[in-house]
Amino acid sequence: MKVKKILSTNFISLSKHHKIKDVLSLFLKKHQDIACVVEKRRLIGIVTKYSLYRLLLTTNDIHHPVKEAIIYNPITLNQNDNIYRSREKLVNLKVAHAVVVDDRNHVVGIISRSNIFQGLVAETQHLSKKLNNLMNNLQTMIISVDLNLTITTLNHSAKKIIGSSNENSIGTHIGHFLPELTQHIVDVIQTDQLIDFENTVINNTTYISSFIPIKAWGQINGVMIVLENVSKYEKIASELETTKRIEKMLDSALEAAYDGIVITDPNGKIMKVNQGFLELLDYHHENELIGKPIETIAPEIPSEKSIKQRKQIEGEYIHINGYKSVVTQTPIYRNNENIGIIIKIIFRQLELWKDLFHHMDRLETEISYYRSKLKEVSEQEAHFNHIISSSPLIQSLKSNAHVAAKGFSNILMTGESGTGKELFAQGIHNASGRTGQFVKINCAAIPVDLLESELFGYEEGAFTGAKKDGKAGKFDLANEGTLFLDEIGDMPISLQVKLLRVLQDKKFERIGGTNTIYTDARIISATNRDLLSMVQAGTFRADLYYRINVIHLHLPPLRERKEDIPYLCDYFIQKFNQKMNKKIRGVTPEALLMLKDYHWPGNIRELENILERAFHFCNKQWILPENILLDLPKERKTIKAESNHHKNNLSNAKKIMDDTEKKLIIQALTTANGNRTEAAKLLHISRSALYYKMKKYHIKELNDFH
Ligand SMILES: Nc1ncnc2c1ncn2[C@@H]1O[C@H](COP(=O)(O)OP(=O)(O)OP(=O)(O)O)[C@@H](O)[C@H]1O
Repeated sequence: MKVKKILSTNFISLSKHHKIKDVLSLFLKKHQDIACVVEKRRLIGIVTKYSLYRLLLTTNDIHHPVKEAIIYNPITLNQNDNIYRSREKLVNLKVAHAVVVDDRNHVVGIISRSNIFQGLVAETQHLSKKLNNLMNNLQTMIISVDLNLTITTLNHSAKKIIGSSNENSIGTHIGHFLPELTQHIVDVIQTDQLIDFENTVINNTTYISSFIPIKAWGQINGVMIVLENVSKYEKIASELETTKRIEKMLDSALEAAYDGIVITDPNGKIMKVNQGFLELLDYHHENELIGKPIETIAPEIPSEKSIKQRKQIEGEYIHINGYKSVVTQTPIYRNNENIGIIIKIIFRQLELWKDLFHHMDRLETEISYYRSKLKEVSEQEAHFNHIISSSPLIQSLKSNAHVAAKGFSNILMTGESGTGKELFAQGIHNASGRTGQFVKINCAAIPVDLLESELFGYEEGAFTGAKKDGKAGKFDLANEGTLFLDEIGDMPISLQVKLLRVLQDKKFERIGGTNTIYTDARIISATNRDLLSMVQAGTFRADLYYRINVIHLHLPPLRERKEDIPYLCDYFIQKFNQKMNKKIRGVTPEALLMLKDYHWPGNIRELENILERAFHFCNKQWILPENILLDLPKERKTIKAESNHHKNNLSNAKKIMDDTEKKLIIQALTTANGNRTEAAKLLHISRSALYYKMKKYHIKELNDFH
């Protein structure tokens, strides 16, 4: 506090010509003991009551000027002096008053010791308030106790920790609120020494505590306890620790990167670099680069684009410090705000990468080749998967048919009746992608007279009995589709000529018509006859034969692919189950043996028929041999009887084999002490096979082997 704050401006100002009488009356009027003598507003001295009385005693004249009572060079204070120093000055000089002047020595007031005292009291109160405020706003908890451990003061934070208001806590023993502190306080009182603790736990919270002796006149009269909650610092410390760990990880990751990496701030100033980047630019330490603009360090990198336009720049091929490099620049964003740019530079063994990419390109080409092949196969599957077979021959026929389907050439299918020629023809049509219909005509089933009109159609009134509006022929109907000429070997020679013309010219006229009709029908012919012999015998036209036989697919008879029989049986059984709403599971092994033993003159059609018949007779879950009625010729029936005899023998053999197998299983289980995995290993069979066989032979393992 400064003197000007506490001075009294109610002072008496005189000139040296004033009379004793006037000054005395001024002293009385203003209740002052001192008057300032000024000249041109400057202080030249003072007149006190005592100096005035002394002059009066000597002069005895109240009209005498005060001049001789003036005390020159009085004690003065500057208005800007501090009150503490002013107090000291007055005390040291043993004066009760001082004149206060400004910097020009003009009098601005009078100050007395009591003024200073009041100022000091006000200052102390002010400081005390400030101190209280400070204490109460501190997060740190401060409690002071007297020597009886009674609380004398505490700040707001401390109130929170003890959970009590001022009124309740002051005057209460601290042990009532914080018993964990009492011993430490007693220790301080006894030792008169400050004690610090790093970890004081109060209500599960960790504090740093200090116990400070409070002294007055050199004697301890209390203890101040300072408690600092460090939980939040611990949290910050652990976050700091995590951040440091992440930073270390990032550093290691950057170092581990084989390429050069630079991270800049949004303005392109380098914040981080890795070893690779230092090596690329012949630097030794990242400190040489941190804070510097990337464009000055590596001007070859077109960083402008990424810095100014915030654009991701991928894989630019440039030379940096003589190295061929591929540079990628990626702006980094956090909360939509650009916080920097990562620049990645691939420069090591770029040639190796080139080879690798080349290799990958080649692999990709290969993959797309295989993919297209796979597509072909699956398409093929889709169009021909209704043709059931496990025979490799049929599989290769399917893939040939699939290839042929995509072309335009005429196809001849040969094979015995019922081998699936029509099935293949339909598959070829489906796979061909032709938009027209699949139209079938059986040349053997239609009377010769009608065949021509069936094939080519007729116009109104073409012949007696013709329909009124005429009729479209199969060639018409099959336009842009497929015409399946079944049993082509049975086509009369007269019609063969006409057919040949259509195949050559792709045009024809209806019977009784004059209009030429163009047709784009794909011809698939089929026969179970030997067309070549017929050509030689002159019953089939050679030119037609070669015209229809551009692609030849021959279907082998079922007896040459008996491995298909089980699959065909399953397929037909499924089909008939659905059709007849039955739940037949299959044919027994004996019945299958019988089917495999048969020579199948009617091929798959015959198998289908026989199974259909068996379905009617079968009232169990499995089709038995007795449900199957094969069309056996006499001599074959004899063979069959013999084979039945063999079969009886075989079934005896089977019983012997079953018994032996059962015994072996029991033996293995006994050896393995009932452990099935072990027993299966001993028998060299799978665990599931063992379970199956145990069930089959009714072996109750639980009782027998545990
Ligand atoms: N591989 C097969 N998978 C499933 N069913 C087949 C198979 N082969 C033939 N079939 C069936 O056998 C029957 C006869 O087949 P398809 O009519 O195709 O024979 P085909 O050789 O044209 O006979 P045909 O010369 O007597 O006209 C049809 O019901 C057919 O569905």
